[in-house]
Amino acid sequence: MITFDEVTKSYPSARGGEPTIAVDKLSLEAPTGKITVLVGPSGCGKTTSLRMVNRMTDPTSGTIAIDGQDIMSTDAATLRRGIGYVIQHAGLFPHRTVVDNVATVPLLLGWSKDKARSRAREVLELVGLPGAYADRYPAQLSGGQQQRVGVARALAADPPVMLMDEPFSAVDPVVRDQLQDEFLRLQDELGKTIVFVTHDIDEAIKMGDQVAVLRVGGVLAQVATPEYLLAHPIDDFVADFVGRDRGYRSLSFQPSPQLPLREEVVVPMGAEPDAVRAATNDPWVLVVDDEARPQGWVEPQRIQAAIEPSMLHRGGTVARADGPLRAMLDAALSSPSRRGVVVDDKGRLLGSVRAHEVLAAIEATDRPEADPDDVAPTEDRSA
Ligand SMILES: Nc1ncnc2c1ncn2[C@@H]1O[C@H](COP(=O)(O)OP(=O)(O)OP(=O)(O)O)[C@@H](O)[C@H]1O
Repeated sequence: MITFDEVTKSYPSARGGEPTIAVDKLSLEAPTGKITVLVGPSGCGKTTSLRMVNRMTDPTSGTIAIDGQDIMSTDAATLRRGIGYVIQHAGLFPHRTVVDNVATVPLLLGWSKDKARSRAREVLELVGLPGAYADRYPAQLSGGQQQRVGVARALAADPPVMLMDEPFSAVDPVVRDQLQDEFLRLQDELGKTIVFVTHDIDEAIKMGDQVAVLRVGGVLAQVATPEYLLAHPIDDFVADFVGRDRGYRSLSFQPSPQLPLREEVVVPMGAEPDAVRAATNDPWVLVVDDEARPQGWVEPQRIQAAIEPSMLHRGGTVARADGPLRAMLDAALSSPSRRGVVVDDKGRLLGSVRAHEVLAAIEATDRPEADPDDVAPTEDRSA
């Protein structure tokens, strides 16, 4: 666990004016094996808070401890070797190969070159960069690949603690999404204690086991689980920051328990028009393959020949029965029949839902204070 206790950082003014308070009496616990995200507008002290953990900068007052030990009791270089650090644009050494970049900390720790390089190849594999990339130079990689190398370098010596400063911000949204997913999968296995800085609330909500929202002036506004933050922003600043669409965002966390599914009339691929029209009076009918997996919709009154893939209206996402309510709502709203298709974990049809049914389920579950299963806040603090 990383503990910030009343940590303040102020920078003296260059011209003898008021000092800048970058971080103001920050008290926060980053639990072991979890991701704690620091989020907030530009200049709110996120990076400064992070850099105090590995002593890139020292607090003006207050203490930071890792597993109860004050970080000031360890010399800065030793402390840093035990903490993985990932920054935006990866910060790789341009004149070293990928494998040597990743081997940096193991070498500093005194490992032999062979052992350090073989470990480096192992972690590169772990972050999805197989052998062929190891001997390239950073400039020969895409932005997303460079970020993977950055993550691999931070993981190389297997530190229990990782600090990540906007690690995925410099890549396009699709690659970012992919890197986030892969990192979360990796973290499931590795269980590092992570402090993660971002200015992007969506990233914070996706990545964080807990999210700390900071306001300019370096004051902690609220720290809570993402679910709790979305449901109960402590004040207008946090509410504005997490966004007006927070109700919709919060659906990502709500599983769809016992949502009654309607039976959906289906026709097989290859069905003849008469058979399709005999099956239903509905303007839309769902077509399935021979394993009952939904393929798309057709309009019975319009088809002139046996159903083939080119006739299918494929609009509409399908939702997994064990997925979140947000996916159910998306499925209902995006379906041409307005019936959202719900499938099992093998993609086989279970039934359908309508948007109003999903909304009723939301109404029933979107009452965190009344719901005994609600995740309690980790902590609330007002400024
Ligand atoms: N070395 C420094 N000297 C003087 N002021 C500094 C220094 N480093 C940071 N600051 C100031 O401290 C405040 C917090 O900066 P910090 O970089 O921690 O914010 P941030 O939330 O990470 O911002 P961003 O999202 O823009 O990176 C800012 O007002 C910044 O100008």
